[in-house]
Amino acid sequence: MSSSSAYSQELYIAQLAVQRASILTKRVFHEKAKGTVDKNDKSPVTIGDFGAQALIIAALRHNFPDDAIVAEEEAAQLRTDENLKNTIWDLVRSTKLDDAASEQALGGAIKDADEMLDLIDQGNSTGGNKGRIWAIDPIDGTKGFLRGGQYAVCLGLMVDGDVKVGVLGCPNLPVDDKAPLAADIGSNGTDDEGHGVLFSAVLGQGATSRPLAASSKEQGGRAISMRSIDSLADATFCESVEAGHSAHGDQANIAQKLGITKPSVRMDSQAKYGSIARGAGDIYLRLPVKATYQEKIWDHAAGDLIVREAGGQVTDIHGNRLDFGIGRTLANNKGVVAAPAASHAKVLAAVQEVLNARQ
Ligand SMILES: Nc1ncnc2c1ncn2[C@@H]1O[C@H](COP(=O)(O)O)[C@@H](OP(=O)(O)O)[C@H]1O
Ligand SMILES: [Mg+2]
Ligand SMILES: [Mg+2]
Ligand SMILES: [Mg+2]
Repeated sequence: MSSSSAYSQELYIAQLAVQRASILTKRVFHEKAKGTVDKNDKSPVTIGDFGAQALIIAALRHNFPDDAIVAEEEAAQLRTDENLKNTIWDLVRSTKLDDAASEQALGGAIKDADEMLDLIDQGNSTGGNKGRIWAIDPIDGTKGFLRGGQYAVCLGLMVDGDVKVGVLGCPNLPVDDKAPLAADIGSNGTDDEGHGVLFSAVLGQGATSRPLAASSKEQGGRAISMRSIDSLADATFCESVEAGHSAHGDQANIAQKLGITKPSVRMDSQAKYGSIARGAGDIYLRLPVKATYQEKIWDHAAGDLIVREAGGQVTDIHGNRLDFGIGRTLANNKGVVAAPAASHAKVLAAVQEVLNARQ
């Protein structure tokens, strides 16, 4: 990609920032007891989540000081837990990109532990449809991360409510775009040889993948695209591992209506978006379990763009595009239906049949 393409600098920094944060998450998995602490919502939050968020925000602040940031985590808990703060600080200050120039491009090291806490808290923007806003999920699929399954480091840039740049680091997905999705991908992934992929997209410029471990100087990547499926019966569909995050029963009924016979592939995180974008799967269904749950923008911003740039369509269960411009949540949407553009209407029709029958 030429350096004069729109958003080339944002893409470059976002890729480096996600690569660096992924190094930290892998270190946490391999080196540290994966202690979890309860957040108000009871989801597991690890030192990896906080550390990765600090590193990504530091990179954004250095390069784009005026941009707003919406990030999942906040530092409040670290301010009252000296041990936890120090554990994270040890990791953060010692996690660097191998290439000195790339590390420099991200602004280098954070000054001290207090600056780290302040950086984490700079992800507190309320979002909206004005100006430049980054969305960060430092570890998406925390539960997958903890069990050695799929997780993703997610970063998206929205401008006036539209996602323009999306980057997903997936340390436990196969590098090979053509590797078929194994049914047990949600639980046995390890970030060993042959694993770790970085998905990227810029609006209007297509989607790419490249090894997450590629030298951080390397630009570009392989173009990826969704599979064109002649018959939906041959499709592979993905869904969350967590039964509380999407309605497995409804999704099985939808698959059956479409004539799909292969069992669903269950995996955590936006690795689902990346996987269908490169044709390793075809459809991602996320039907609401709880009617009141509002999806978070950081759980979808990068994946939505990567799938659409790879030839897919992404809507909610009512057929509306995801609206990233109204705040920290997708309050205008319910659920997610992602499929190859040419098949999306059929999939959506099956979704609506099943939902109507449920009432
Ligand atoms: N009731 C619910 N319905 C849908 N998504 C939920 C949910 N409760 C939590 N989540 C979100 O689901 C994300 C994981 O998605 P998936 O199930 O596809 O792996 C979590 O991200 P984190 O792991 O970053 O907290 C969390 O934000
Ligand atoms: Mg969470
Ligand atoms: Mg998430
Ligand atoms: Mg998260």
